[in-house]
Amino acid sequence: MWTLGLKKLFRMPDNHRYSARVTLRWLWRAWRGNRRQALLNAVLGLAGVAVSLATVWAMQHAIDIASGASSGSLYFAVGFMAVLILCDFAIHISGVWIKNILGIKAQNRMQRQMLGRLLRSEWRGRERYHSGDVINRLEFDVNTVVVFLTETVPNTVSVAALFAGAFLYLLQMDSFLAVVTVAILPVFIFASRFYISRMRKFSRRVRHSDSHVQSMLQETVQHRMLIKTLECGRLMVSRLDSGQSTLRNHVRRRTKFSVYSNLFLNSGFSIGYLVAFLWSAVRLADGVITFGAMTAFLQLVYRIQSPARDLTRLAPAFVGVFTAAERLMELEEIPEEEQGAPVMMDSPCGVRLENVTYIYDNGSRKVIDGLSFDFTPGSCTAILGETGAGKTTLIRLLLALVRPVSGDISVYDATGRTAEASPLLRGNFVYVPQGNTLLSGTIRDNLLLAKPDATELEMKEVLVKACADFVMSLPDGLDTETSEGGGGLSEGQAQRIAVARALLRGRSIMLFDEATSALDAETEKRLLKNILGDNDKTIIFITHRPAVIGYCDKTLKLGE
Ligand SMILES: Nc1ncnc2c1ncn2[C@@H]1O[C@H](COP(=O)(O)OP(=O)(O)OP(=O)(O)O)[C@@H](O)[C@H]1O
Repeated sequence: MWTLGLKKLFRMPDNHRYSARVTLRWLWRAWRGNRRQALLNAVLGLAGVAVSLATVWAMQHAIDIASGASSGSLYFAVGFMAVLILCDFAIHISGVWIKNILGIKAQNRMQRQMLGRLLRSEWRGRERYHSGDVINRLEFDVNTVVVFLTETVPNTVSVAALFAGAFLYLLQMDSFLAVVTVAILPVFIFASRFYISRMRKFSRRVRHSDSHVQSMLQETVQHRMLIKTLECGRLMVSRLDSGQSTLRNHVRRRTKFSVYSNLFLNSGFSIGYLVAFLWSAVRLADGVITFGAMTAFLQLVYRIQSPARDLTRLAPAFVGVFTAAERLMELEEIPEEEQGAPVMMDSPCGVRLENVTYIYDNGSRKVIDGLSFDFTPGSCTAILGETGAGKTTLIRLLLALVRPVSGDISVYDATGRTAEASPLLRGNFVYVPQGNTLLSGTIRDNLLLAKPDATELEMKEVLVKACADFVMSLPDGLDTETSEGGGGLSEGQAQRIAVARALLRGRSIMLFDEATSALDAETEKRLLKNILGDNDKTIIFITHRPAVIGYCDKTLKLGE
């Protein structure tokens, strides 16, 4: 029943991908991970409500004693008020602590979960979302969801409790006044459907343009050297300006709508307050109520109206969280890869392709068409082919990053064990992709990615084998810092460290995609000799270099 009400309230325009029920279920699951913080906030909020209502009573009591309307100790009454003020301080400080310390923890946790999910998802050949957009979602949408679950929801509970408490208190003092104070609410509830559906549209547009701006910023910073050499800095800045101007436009329209809605609502509340003031002033003048009661009236009217106003202020947060949740759900839409314990074959092992065909999701061309080939255990194969012939695609198939449309790929070892290529078999491979693939950090950090428990000696050995012993003569040796993309090293140096990293991982099947392209002939020769010295490895090179082909015992020519 209540979900039906919410569904109506949050009815989505046609362009929304998820129904309210699906989004609420997703938020409910996310809430379970943040329960502790949400409950603490709710308890604090309710304690705040109790203190607030007790303060109204204490003040009325103190004024009535001072004006002689009732008897008792004025000092005691004021002392009680002081205790309540101290309680209010304590609640406020605890709230700030929970918000900042537990808040960042909850946000970090959700970010970790989302990133882990992204890393476990299937690779679809082409990334569906720009990396800037993904980062924007992981940062801002995660924050919106966590703040909503841990702060907005508990706040709503305490604000609603304050509203109900103050309303009941006023109702038993003066029912007419209580009703006048909330007269605007039915209008508000009626208008809220229209408000929410409009705000959702604005909100989605703002978040979309914000992601677009972040993607542009990230790409420009990442490729600033290229931009400098193309001398297109001004063009990039003007493109950014155009993206930002769209964002500003959407923000302006959302703000205009929000300001007008608030104006409408606040006028209603203000009229309610004026009527309440006039009503209680007339009754005070007629001697029907005491001065203390009038003060209590006005305080209660304020305490009813301020939560009602807060609830309206929380409305954009409710709208915003739906947009944020949708954007995170989109990231989770990409199916997860097969999960489980890695399946390790005995070394050396081979890979057999039988009549394999592959077409990318978004294409119609058979990039690999009925290919059969056996990369036998301990062999060394050179994969050749013109550019675009499907060499990298074949590597992706071997690594089970993509699945064949038809045909079989299986990994087998000398004991006769065979298994269909899958993410669980990826542990039998080591892959050196094209280009510079070092991450920021030190050379040691990069090597440890392949084997976290590698010893200093093991690292030095693979560096020698990969002809990267120049590392030892650098002033900081293994602790030399590399910036993003191996900055600070030459292409050839970075390439050799990447090969060393692959050797350190030491798996049965080694895939090298143009991994020696930046090396001089002499270094390449030494490197190949070292790599091929290992007889229990199955080696696959993608290459155009005659030297490499000369060292291989088989060739596979694609695109013929
Ligand atoms: N992610 C993708 N989505 C759709 N098509 C793709 C994708 N990656 C590659 N292709 C297409 O598949 C074909 C083979 O690409 P692939 O990268 O495997 O070629 P390649 O032989 O490695 O080329 P090169 O020698 O230039 O690196 C190309 O026509 C390319 O346009």
